[in-house]
Amino acid sequence: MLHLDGVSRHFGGLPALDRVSFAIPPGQVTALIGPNGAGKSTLINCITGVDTPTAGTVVFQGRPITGLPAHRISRLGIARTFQNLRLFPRISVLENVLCGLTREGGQSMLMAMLRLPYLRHRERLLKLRAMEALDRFHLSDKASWPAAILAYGDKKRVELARATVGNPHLLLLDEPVAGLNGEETAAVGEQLHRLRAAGHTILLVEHDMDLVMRLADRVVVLDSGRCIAVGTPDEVRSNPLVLEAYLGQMEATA
Ligand SMILES: Nc1ncnc2c1ncn2[C@@H]1O[C@H](COP(=O)(O)OP(=O)(O)OP(=O)(O)O)[C@@H](O)[C@H]1O
Repeated sequence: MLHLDGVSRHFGGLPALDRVSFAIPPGQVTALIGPNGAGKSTLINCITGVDTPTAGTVVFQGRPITGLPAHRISRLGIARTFQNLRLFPRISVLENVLCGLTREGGQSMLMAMLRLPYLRHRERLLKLRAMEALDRFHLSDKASWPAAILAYGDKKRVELARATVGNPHLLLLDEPVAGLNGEETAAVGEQLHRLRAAGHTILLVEHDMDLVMRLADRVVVLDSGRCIAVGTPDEVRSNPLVLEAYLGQMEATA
């Protein structure tokens, strides 16, 4: 599905990513873990076109996408959530989710102004799909609320609804349960299990190890921008390099 080959990203000479290579197979959950500052968000940004690698290539479904702008990469069917929420605060929850369908709503300004009957029909269908996505995340009763007034946990779920509504080929989730309480984490975890069962291809960046170990088919570990391990959750859990990387972080913060 997605291949990274020698991807590097330097900031002012310092490597946030250092020749990272791994593949994301279709229909699986690949978790990307690592201590704070390991380069996980930078890697997601380099895949989605928010940032550009200094070196290396990103190939999606056989097509090089390195350096393409974010909107073109999104149109190819790669969707993401953001670690720091990126909802439009003043528009409704439903409209926020509709933004996840822009790749299918393509229409010229003139056609939109004419509001041809078939466009109205299409708009109704898109709204229906957005409502279904909200329903999956138990948010349909808040569809007309402005996004700004939602509780944090609800905002996280709106991001997930927006990222999944277009049935992307690849879904990148940047810390989907960060900041959620136990009950909310369990609810989102359950949703992610359902997405996995439905055959979605997911790259999951997450610090919640319980969630990662239960959900992931494979785990990729980054440390200081380098890929130090790839394997099943059990293999990674007992890998001395991984234990050392996390121990190093604990010592640094002690
Ligand atoms: N725009 C930037 N300019 C300079 N340095 C940056 C920039 N973005 C990231 N970095 C640095 O790159 C390194 C990797 O950061 P990144 O946010 O990708 O790590 P992370 O693994 O996602 O961390 P966390 O788990 O804390 O979110 C860090 O040292 C960070 O300070």
